[in-house]
Amino acid sequence: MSTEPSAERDLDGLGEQATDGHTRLTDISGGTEGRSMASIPEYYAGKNVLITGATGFMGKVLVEKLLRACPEVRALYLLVRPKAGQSMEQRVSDMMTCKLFDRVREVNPDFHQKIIPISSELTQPGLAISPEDVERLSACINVVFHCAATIRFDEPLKHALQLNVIATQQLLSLAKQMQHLEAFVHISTAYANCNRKHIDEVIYPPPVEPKKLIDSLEWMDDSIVRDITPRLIGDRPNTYTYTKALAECVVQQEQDKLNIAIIRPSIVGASWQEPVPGWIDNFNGPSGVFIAAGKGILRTMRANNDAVADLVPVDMVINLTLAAGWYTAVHRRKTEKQNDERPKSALVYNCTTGGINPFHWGQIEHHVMSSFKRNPLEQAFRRPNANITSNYLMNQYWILVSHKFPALIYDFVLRLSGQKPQMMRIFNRLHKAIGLLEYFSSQDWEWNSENMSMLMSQLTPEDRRTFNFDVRQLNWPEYIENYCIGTKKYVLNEDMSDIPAARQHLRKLRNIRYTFNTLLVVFIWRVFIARSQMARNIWYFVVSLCFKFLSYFRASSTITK
Ligand SMILES: CCCCCCCCCCCCCCCC(=O)SCCNC(=O)CCNC(=O)[C@H](O)C(C)(C)COP(=O)(O)OP(=O)(O)OC[C@H]1O[C@@H](n2cnc3c(N)ncnc32)[C@H](O)[C@@H]1OP(=O)(O)O
Ligand SMILES: NC(=O)C1=CN([C@@H]2O[C@H](COP(=O)(O)OP(=O)(O)OC[C@H]3O[C@@H](n4cnc5c(N)ncnc54)[C@H](OP(=O)(O)O)[C@@H]3O)[C@@H](O)[C@H]2O)C=CC1
Repeated sequence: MSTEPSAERDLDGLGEQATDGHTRLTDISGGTEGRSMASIPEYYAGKNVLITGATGFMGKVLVEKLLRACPEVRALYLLVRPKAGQSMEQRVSDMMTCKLFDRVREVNPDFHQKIIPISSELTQPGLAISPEDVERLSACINVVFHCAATIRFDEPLKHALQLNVIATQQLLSLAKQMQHLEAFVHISTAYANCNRKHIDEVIYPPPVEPKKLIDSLEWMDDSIVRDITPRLIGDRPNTYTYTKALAECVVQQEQDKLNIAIIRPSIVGASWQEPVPGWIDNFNGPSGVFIAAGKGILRTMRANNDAVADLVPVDMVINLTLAAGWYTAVHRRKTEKQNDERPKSALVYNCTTGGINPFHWGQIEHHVMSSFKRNPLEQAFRRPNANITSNYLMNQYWILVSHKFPALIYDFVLRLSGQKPQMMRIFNRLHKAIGLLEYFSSQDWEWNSENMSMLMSQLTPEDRRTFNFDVRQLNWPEYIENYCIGTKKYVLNEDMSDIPAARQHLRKLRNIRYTFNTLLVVFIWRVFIARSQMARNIWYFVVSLCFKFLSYFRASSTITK
């Protein structure tokens, strides 16, 4: 298996083998090729597209953009499972009524006719797709986008393997039966190789041969698997990144039979522009942290102020994904016409921002805080004031003072008023969540993203506008502001017209804090200082020192005027 950077990855003869062994999607035919190919909407016109994970965060944005920007697409087949007592048809129809689809509904009110749900549970043999559906898909699908995965960091290894690796393998088998398949696009993560500091657009050797692991875990019971998981995942932080690396390997094993692109986004955040700025629908990754900070619950977190926060907006990731699907398919057709017999290879796109338009966690903290002060969330627990620190002890100190102590007081008040205590429980869950994220916010990585830049150079000017993934255009402060507003509007379903009331609530919290601090000082005075002569002397000494310092400061500032 050729997995090292030096592996022959010659882009069917059209790419360039770089001196570092890294294949780049070079400016084929002097950069004019893009203009001779069909545009992206032209390519998708009349195509049948299969999408997994369409009910997820990225899948929904993909479905929406495809319907809106490529209105001539023939049909979207969505592999969906029934869930929480809802049939898959019900889930898909609920999904289409959500706000995300407002724009496409305006331009094409009948867009739902293009959506065909297919019942599928990806963890089951044969993906639990009926034989009739297998036949139907094999006969008509032209492009596959594989987005489904478990993205939980604490997923038991067996389940993560089942969904992220075995299901991918099964989907590839299905893809091989598809008679008209032109492109298979697999969504991976930029952190699949987070055990490396510099990550090229190549598939690295897997930590273990996937088949061997699948065979060995099959007979082990869950408790044994749990015990050996830390040894297996080694220098990766969780089962998610580990299984995503294995998934890349199983995808690579089919690269000579299928036309494959692998997209590796870093931390996918709210939308930049489309369909609306700031669209987000979940608590994953930074969104949950932003909300917890905006609600005044999160006051401290371990993160490196100077580390690059490699966030990438979801609409940019989806634009790149659609462009990669187009390029993979059109490019293959050309090489087939040329009767090129050389082996194909999967093309990897690191979809990241840090190398091109870096922004740091310290800056994120600043902009998130100021945004939530301008546009506060409703019913905040305390005034938003979160600080990040890379110092472990400092963080522990603030957890005690700013998280646990207020939670205890709050729960005590709830108990007194006959209600169930809840704050400590919320903090315990928050600590678990941020504990799992700290690995990603405490260090930075360097991703090579040349394939992304070069893909952009292949687009027509019109496609470059419609499928914009030029991360240089991101204005971070504006993006973060929209992101925070998006969490308020779309995740918490809060109304923007309630902002004055939310501000009033923050003022009330500030007054409570002032009152509490005053009472605390009086209490300390009465209990500790007023009772001892020595404590009183120290107190007067400190107060007079402060007074002298203030007088000196005032005098010196008058002189300098
Ligand atoms: C101002 C400061 C700036 C600095 C800011 C630094 C940000 C630094 C981000 C790095 C980000 C790296 C991202 C890697 C990039 C990929 O590769 S993408 C894959 C990303 N995957 C994830 O983010 C999944 C992480 N989440 C999980 O694994 C699970 O949700 C957890 C955290 C283990 C919790 O599991 P659980 O206890 O079973 O519960 P679950 O039902 O999932 O959620 C429980 C509660 O926690 C909340 N929650 C879930 N996730 C979070 C979260 N991230 N935060 C807070 N609450 C959360 C839920 O809303 C829920 O609350 P309720 O609705 O019950 O009130
Ligand atoms: N979000 C991020 O920050 C990043 C995500 N990625 C990758 O992007 C892809 C999409 O992520 P995202 O949209 O955020 O994830 P979500 O968790 O939002 O969506 C996951 C999707 O997978 C589906 N799915 C999960 N289990 C099954 C199953 N057993 N059978 C059928 N479908 C299933 C879910 O369906 P259901 O609704 O039924 O649960 C859902 O549609 C993933 O491959 C992820 O690794 C990469 C980098 C960052």
